[in-house]
Amino acid sequence: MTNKTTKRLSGIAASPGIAIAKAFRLRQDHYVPADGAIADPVAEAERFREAAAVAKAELEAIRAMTERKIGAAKAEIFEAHLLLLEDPDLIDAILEKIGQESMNAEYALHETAQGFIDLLLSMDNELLRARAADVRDVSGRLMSRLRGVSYAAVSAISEPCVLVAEDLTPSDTAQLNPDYVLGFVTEIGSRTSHSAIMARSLEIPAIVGAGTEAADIETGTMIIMDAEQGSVIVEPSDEELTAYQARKVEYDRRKDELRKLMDQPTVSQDGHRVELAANIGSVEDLQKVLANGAEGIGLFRTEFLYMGRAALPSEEEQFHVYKHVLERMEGKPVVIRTLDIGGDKELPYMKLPAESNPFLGLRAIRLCLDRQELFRTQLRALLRASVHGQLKIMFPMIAVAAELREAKRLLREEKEKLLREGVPVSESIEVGIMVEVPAAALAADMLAKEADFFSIGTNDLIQYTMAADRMNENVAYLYQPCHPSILRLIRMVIQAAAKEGKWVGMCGEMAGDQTAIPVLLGMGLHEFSMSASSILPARALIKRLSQRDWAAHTEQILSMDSQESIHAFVNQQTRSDFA
Ligand SMILES: C=C(OP(=O)(O)O)C(=O)O
Ligand SMILES: [Mg+2]
Repeated sequence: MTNKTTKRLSGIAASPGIAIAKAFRLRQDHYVPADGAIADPVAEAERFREAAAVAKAELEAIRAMTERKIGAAKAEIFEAHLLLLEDPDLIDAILEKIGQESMNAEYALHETAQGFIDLLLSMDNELLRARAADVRDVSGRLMSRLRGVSYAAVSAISEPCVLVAEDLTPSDTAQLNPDYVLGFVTEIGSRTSHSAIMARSLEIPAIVGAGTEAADIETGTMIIMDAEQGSVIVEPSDEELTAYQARKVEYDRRKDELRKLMDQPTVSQDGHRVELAANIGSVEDLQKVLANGAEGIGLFRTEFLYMGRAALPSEEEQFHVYKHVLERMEGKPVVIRTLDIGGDKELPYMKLPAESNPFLGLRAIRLCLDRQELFRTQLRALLRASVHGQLKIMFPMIAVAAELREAKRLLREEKEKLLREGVPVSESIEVGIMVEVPAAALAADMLAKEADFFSIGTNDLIQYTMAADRMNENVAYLYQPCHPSILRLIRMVIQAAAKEGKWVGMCGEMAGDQTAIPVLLGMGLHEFSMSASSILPARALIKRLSQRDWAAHTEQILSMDSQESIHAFVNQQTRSDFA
């Protein structure tokens, strides 16, 4: 029976897991200082500088701690905070208000920081809007130093709890002690906010964006947070508590089981080996890739290097990023995809002409072959990095062989130039293509003669085959990875590659889909590339499957007339296999 006071909230499941504990309510300070004039602006400016120096020392300590706890990549956020503390637009503006307007330091800080925050929040760019949280964090820290009060209290938590807050700043999150903070719930935030990203690195369950109702949760209130579903149960009934305790035991047991598979190869029950790789969008993702036992990177979406900034990244900058990824992967295969811009991914600073149908327009390889200098810069950076690991270069959106030939010609030219300049380049770089345009799948036999490998991009292949925009909810019913039309294309691609002795991977979302994996394994897919968190569950599944049996099911599956029948078949078959 449900307790009368039980309340249920829902939010965004930002980091998976289940936590059951009493709440600890973090009351954040929304201190607004008064606009009082001061008599001695010089002494006031000095007081501000001292507060900034203490804040700097605190941030340096937090950066070092974060580096130890979750790695250098995550600690970079505090580098950004330290830079803010030295940013003349912020600091000089505050000192000017103190010096010229005799404004007290607290009010000068409040006024200037708020102006910054409002400006960032008004930007039509998610990354810039997210920077507002950094300014809020740094100015909050400075304000506490000026007032001589402690800045947030998360590091002082010393009993197991679920932390409840309006929002958590990156520095709050970095200071959480996972021994005590079993999970956190915030009123605002998104899956991509820094606190959500850090929660995933720390493996703390997190639910963000739970709404203002979470503000009523007081310290000491019993909470169940189910960060699988994104639900929070406040004051659960005894029955719910018992049920969730059992679920948590099962969840933890499964997590431990999966962890044991970390360093194991991916081998089916009948001894067939495949590779499970990870998709990444930046170096930030590497920590998770390594923590989840990836056997390589199957897709590095390099376009994110070009986005959220004011100008193109230089060859040097790109070289360092690619080199870093190759080195961190320590000789494991790393497939880096050349720029895939266009469609839904825009680069405002490139001022590309508006198109009436961008997904069918000058996108990806088409744009790169049109803007050859842009492409050549990336190819040079890749070639230079190639000696630092096992690089494979992949071209996106290839529709016809002529595009692949032209891209390979440019790559060859840049390689020859580099060698003439005495720059070393690896001699064993494989050059492959994404198969994501139906024309490429249908002519895979021809392309297989000229590409070293294929990686099937089902996200686009499905949208182009079904003529259904991958982002349009109204046609989402057509977005069917296991529809026979898609499976037939996939099989054609695998068979065509096999005839030429080439390997085939898949880097669309379908590769990590538990219902699709048995079918793909049976068809002979060699590499499955997915988000890092899907790797261990996929490895666990494949270890229980017989590749031979699923290969024998392929014809029957391909003769079925709907995704529903194929799903039903796979579910029933795996249930009986595992019984
Ligand atoms: C992996 C793919 O590329 P993206 O999602 O980046 O378009 C795909 O299309 O399946
Ligand atoms: Mg794609």
